[in-house]
Amino acid sequence: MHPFIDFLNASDELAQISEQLSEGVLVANRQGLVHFANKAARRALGNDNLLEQPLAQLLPWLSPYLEKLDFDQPRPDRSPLVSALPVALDSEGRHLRLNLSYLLASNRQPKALLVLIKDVTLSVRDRERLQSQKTRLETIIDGTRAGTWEWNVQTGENIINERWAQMLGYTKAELEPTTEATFQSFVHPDDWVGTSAKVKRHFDGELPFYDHVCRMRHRDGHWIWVHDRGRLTSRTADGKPLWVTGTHIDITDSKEAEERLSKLAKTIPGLIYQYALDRDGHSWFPYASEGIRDIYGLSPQQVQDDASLVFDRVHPDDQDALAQSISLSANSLNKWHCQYRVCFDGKEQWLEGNSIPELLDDGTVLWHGLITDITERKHLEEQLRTLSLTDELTGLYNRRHLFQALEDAYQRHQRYQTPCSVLLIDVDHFKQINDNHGHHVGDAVLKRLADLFREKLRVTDLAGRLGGEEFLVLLGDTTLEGAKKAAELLCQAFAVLDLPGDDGLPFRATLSIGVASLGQEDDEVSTLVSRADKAVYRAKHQGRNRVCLAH
Ligand SMILES: Nc1nc2c(ncn2[C@@H]2O[C@H](COP(=O)(O)OP(=O)(O)OP(=O)(O)O)[C@@H](O)[C@H]2O)c(=O)[nH]1
Repeated sequence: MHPFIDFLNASDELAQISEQLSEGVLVANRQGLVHFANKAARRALGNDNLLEQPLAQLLPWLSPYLEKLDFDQPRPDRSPLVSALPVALDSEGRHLRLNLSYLLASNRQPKALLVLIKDVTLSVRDRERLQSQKTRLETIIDGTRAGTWEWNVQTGENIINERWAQMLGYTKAELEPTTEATFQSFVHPDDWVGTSAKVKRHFDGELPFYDHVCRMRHRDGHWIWVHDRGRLTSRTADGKPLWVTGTHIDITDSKEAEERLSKLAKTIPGLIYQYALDRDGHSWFPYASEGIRDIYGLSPQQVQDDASLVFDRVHPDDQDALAQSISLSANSLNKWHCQYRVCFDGKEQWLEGNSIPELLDDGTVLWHGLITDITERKHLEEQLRTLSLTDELTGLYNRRHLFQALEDAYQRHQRYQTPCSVLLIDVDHFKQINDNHGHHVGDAVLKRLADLFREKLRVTDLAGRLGGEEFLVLLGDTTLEGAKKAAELLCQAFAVLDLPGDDGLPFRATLSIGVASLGQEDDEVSTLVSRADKAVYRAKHQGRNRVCLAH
């Protein structure tokens, strides 16, 4: 007869059932010798021959309990002697949970020992894995310096980590028990409204999570900037929000840096920007400082997704050059530099741009740069240029520019034999005019003569003042004959002008003009001028108010 059946006085079926159990079953007699072992027990202990083996040897962890056994005391129940023993590690690295109890006879007298063996390796490993995941997550959270919180929307309970408290200058213990009210008490009242609104939109399903920046009061009294992010993780059975988990990250440093940068961008005259151009030719300004309002008359938002409005404002004559300079910089990745005009609100402005391109992974080119208004500088440059070319009193070209123009004409003549003539014009008795009417009237006469040139000469003719009361007119593409006619026209027209005298009475003056044409005898410009000068001298000599041709 099977020893187990002998012991239990039970049926053969019971033994068969026990063979099917996944839990190991061992039965031992008062001496601790095994009398029954089911299949699961034999497998758990890795031994097919357990019968008559001492329990203490098979399961040494039970020894302390086996030593204290007392079979003579009746027991009130079948409760185990040892339940859920500390998990034991066998040679294969498996974990077994042992449960030792008496088997009682009907008079409640212990008559044998029952050991239940459960292989808990899998659950132990699961626990270890969870623990290591938890440690890893904690390390990550610690690394991000994130304060974490779990909020029970229904009860208001709020579970925080140590960093959350530290961020505000406290320890976790100092703030516990924490609730939703604890959080609210730290948030700046002006920011609380925004935070609540975002949370509500998330709960209503409008936002996949909520994300907000708010100020929170530090223990020292100052405000820190916090990036608050959270997500609903569970709802009650009737669909109400239950648990929300999230993080609080102190972004005070980056917020302050951002504010410093934005202040800087506001104070720097001009537009600080990032301009992006993708492979398809679409362009936009990911960042534009407030200066864009002065530079292009647009807001940063208007160009955030599309830069076309900017290009619409570029002066039509400068659009091609601007587009070319951008594409050159995009292709070469060299610094972009350009001066161009923009027109808006009825005004025209000169701009100068400088920026450095950067090629992004997706092929987009991103420039970082500055555009400034150089209208004033351009006007000054223009004025300077004009000043360096003109005579201050009459506004005509000055001697330097005249000789430069003569030199150019001389070169053209040498090359293409283009005819070219000059008139050398001298006001007669000018000293007398000064003496009789005063220097200021003399000046007025010179200005009036300059006006006469503007009225009577062709636009292609170039009139200038050589100095004093001496003028030179360069007549491009004009023969000696043509030049003579022009000289006579001027001579006659000036002679009939009523010039305002100092005493209020008009007076008249005349001109002596020498005319010379570039010819083979002129091996340089000065020869031509010198010939014209001689002709003037002859005109003076012949009685003034006349035109003489050079030999
Ligand atoms: N008002 C005025 N006078 C000037 C200016 N530059 C030179 N003059 C004067 O022009 C006069 C030129 O006199 P002259 O060279 O003797 O010649 P002129 O009196 O015109 O006599 P002719 O040339 O022989 O007809 C001098 O008195 C100069 O001082 C000027 O910018 N303004």
